Amino acid sequence: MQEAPAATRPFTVPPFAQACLEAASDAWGASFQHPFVRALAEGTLDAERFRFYQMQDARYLEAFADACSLIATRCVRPDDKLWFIDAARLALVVERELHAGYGKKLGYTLEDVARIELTPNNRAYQDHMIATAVRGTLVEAVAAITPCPWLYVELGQHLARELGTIPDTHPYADWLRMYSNPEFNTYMDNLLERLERFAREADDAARARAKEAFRTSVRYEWMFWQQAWEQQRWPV
Ligand SMILES: Cc1ncc(CO)c(N)n1
Repeated sequence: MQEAPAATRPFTVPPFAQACLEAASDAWGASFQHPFVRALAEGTLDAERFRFYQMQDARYLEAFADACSLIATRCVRPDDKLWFIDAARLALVVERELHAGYGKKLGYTLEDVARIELTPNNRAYQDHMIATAVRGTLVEAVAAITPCPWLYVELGQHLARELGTIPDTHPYADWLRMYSNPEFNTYMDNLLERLERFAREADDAARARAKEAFRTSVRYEWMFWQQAWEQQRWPV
């Protein structure tokens, strides 16, 4: 399975994050190979699938922001609360920025996004993050939201390396540029430092559950590409 070698990561991966990644390595590598991701990078992805993805993703990011907000209430240190409040805010702001652009190009509005039905995979991923934020220990809650930014940042940087420069004519240039933006490296340092600290404060059982929650989210990340690729519908 293809995975960006650790040496090329421009942010620090502390031991617990490394253990999470190793526990999820097959599912992690699979996202890099998904036909949706390959077509997105090559610029051959059809607009209908991308539109489907973007609309589902806007709703996903609302749940990600909710999970971060819930995590903020569970942190003890004000600095940690602030960081997760900022992460929630960033998810909502980023969503609006990308959507202002792609909504205009692909012909959908924020009202359209609010009206779509969530796919089974999207709903399941959202419910996993929210349930873990509410019922899990703090390290578990953070582990469940970590693959979301981490996988996209690695994917963005990996694709940017592969493509060299991203030409303005690339249909998904904005998407590729956003996730390969080096500003995310600081974000990752901050997130993984917190994951590490919360892991150190937890017991073995909580750490094991956190690794499992991380792995589940990595699997759902692959399933998120898949639901967009097949334009998933409820079977009944
Ligand atoms: C499903 C999903 N995972 C991760 C990200 C990165 O923010 C995103 N936008 N959507």
